[in-house]
Amino acid sequence: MSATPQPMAGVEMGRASSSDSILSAITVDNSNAPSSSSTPPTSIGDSASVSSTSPKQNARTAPVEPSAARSKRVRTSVGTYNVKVLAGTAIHAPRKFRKDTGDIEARRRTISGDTLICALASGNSSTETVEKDAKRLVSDGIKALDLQWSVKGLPKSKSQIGLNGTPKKSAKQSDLARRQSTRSAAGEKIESFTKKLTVVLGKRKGNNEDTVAGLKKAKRELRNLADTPEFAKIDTKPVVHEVWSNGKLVVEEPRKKKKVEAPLPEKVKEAEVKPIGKEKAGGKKEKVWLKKGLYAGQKAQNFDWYQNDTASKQKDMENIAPYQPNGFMPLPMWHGQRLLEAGRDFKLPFDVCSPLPPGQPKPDEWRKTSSNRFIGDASALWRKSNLFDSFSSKCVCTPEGGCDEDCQNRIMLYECDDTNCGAGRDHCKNRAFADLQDRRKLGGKYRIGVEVIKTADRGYGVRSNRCFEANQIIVEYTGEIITEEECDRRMNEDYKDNECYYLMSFDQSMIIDATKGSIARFVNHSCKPNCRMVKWIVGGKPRMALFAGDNPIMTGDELTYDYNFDPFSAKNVQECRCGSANCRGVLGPKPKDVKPIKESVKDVVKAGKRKLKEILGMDDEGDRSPKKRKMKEATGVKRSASLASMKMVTGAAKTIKKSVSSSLLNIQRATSTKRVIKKTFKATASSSSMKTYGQGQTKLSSRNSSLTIVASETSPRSAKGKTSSLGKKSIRGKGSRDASGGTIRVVAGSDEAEE
Ligand SMILES: C[S@@+](CC[C@H](N)C(=O)[O-])C[C@H]1O[C@@H](n2cnc3c(N)ncnc32)[C@H](O)[C@@H]1O
Repeated sequence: MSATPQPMAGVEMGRASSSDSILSAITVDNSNAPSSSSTPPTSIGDSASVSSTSPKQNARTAPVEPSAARSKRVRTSVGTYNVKVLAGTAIHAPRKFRKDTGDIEARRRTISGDTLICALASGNSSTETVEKDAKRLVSDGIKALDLQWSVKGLPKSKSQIGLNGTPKKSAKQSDLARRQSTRSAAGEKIESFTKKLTVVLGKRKGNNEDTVAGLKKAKRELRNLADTPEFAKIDTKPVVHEVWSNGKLVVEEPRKKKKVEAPLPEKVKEAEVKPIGKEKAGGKKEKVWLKKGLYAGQKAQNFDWYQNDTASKQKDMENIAPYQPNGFMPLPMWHGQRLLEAGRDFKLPFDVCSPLPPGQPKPDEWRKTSSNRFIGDASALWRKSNLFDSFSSKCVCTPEGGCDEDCQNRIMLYECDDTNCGAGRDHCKNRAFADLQDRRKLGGKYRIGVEVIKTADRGYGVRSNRCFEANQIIVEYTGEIITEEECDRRMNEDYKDNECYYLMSFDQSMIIDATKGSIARFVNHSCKPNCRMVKWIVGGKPRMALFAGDNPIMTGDELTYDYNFDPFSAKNVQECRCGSANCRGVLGPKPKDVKPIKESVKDVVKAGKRKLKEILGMDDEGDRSPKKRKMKEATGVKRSASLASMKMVTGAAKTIKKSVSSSLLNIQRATSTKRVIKKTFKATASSSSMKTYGQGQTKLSSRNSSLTIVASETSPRSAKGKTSSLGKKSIRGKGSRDASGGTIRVVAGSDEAEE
């Protein structure tokens, strides 16, 4: 028989300190049938009332002799939940159920809500019974309220304490203990039941462990209650704030709870927290989106154009915003960002300007000059020129007209200036050389517009790196202006070892030597040229420049003009590699232009017959070599040009000069006839020819460019590789070198009519 620590009837709190095991340690006194130890009272007073003493109870709890039969009646039933007690209606139950019939005092206490202490204090019932009931009820209350109390800790009754302060041992204590021990089997069943209940309730996790622990021991009704907000002490009613304002009671709107924002992704946090912008003076951080808002929400870190950026800049860009790509229709704004961030200098489209990249093969360095320089007697010779002295053109153009194609200066290939222009600087359009000078002053390869290129089979050449309008001046052919004598000297002395000569007949029996000159010396010949080499009188001095042809020139086009040279001998003819469809095959005269010239001057040129045959590639036997050429008679302007060319070749300069002179006079006298004059003049002016540079050559009357073969030199490109049959001694002297297999070098030349 186990000893019970408290000799109280029906209740023993073996492990009251542990809330989890309160019920498991309870043994129920089933002698009190109507009540149950597990019935939760609403209060201690109510419990007292429910379990108030009654005659039956008193009789039952009165000390009686224990009988063997009764002691063997072990109640196995478990105390059930008393709904009536829970609802507080137990006192209205029929008397037979209340067991307190006639107990007015108990009823009064119940109604008045008397306390257990009062009941204990009253002496209406036996002390033992009262104490026993009180203990039991208190224990029930503790259990129901799930308090961490122990019945042992409660103050003991007077009867128990005794007047002398020593615990008063009940007479029936040993008997009760024995009876309780006999009921231990029922207690164990209860314990197992509560354990099951604990297991079931244990599955319901709650925030409050104590609550859960308490619920484990609660019964179903109580567990249902536990689900209610009231049990959880959750106030669902909004808190109404009433305040007095100006003497009125004002009900404030219930304050809204602050929204708990969802945790942001790490990248967003970084982007917002990390200050990208500079900190302002006041300590405030600059808003990120002020700077970066344009690209907010877009991926920025995977673009190639950030690869070359610094690491800090890349990181800065990554922090713009988290990656939220719009895969369906990505925004086109990244192009703008690329321009902003990666950036590049403004570039014109290719067909506007396209200079060659650096690293191009360059010709040997040469001394460049941007303007002509008279050498030796050349200047004096020029001043002696009749044309220079006698002719001073002055156009009669108006500002409205602006020196267009009808300007007499233009027709005469005189450039307007402040002394000879009627239209004025602002309106004059006949100042090509002045425009070119302005362009050069501004500088830049786009404005200059030409650059040297290495051709496949023609040496160096010149190409444009910008566009040019039709007839627009491109580049001036400049060099040293020398006399024929000086040219001979240079050929024999200075350039005797050179392979290439840049000599061009220029004016007044003078020659431009572009060995020291401009880039124009590299311009190659073409049978279908896109440019012209034209001599103009600018400020009273002859100047030569390359002009665009009748069609505009596009960027990247190689610039060419027709040398139209007169080799005077087939031996000097050089193979042409211009590649045009109408290529004549040789750097020689235009075959179709030669025939009419031959016819027109046959009686004038007697000594030149043999040379003409050579030009045509015919030997004395009448064979044509090296190429069979078809001669066609030229008509119209071409015929005039051919005539002029032939005249240049044959030395019939005087006739041409007369023609030009008369034209000039006509222009000066009457502008009404300038159309006809222009036609005539243009025919002569646009003509060009090639001639052998020699002592006995005829001086030409027009200012048009011609190419003069001045030397043969060793070159793998030589078509003939033979000595030129130049009339001049110095050139003949070079013949010995030419014999070694040189090539014919061509020098552009221009002749002024002068006998
Ligand atoms: C005034 S230079 C021109 C620049 C030259 N290409 C150079 O590299 O210095 C004239 C020479 O260029 C070559 N040339 C020019 N045009 C040519 C063409 N269409 N075919 C063959 N050779 C040409 C000839 O050798 C000619 O004697």
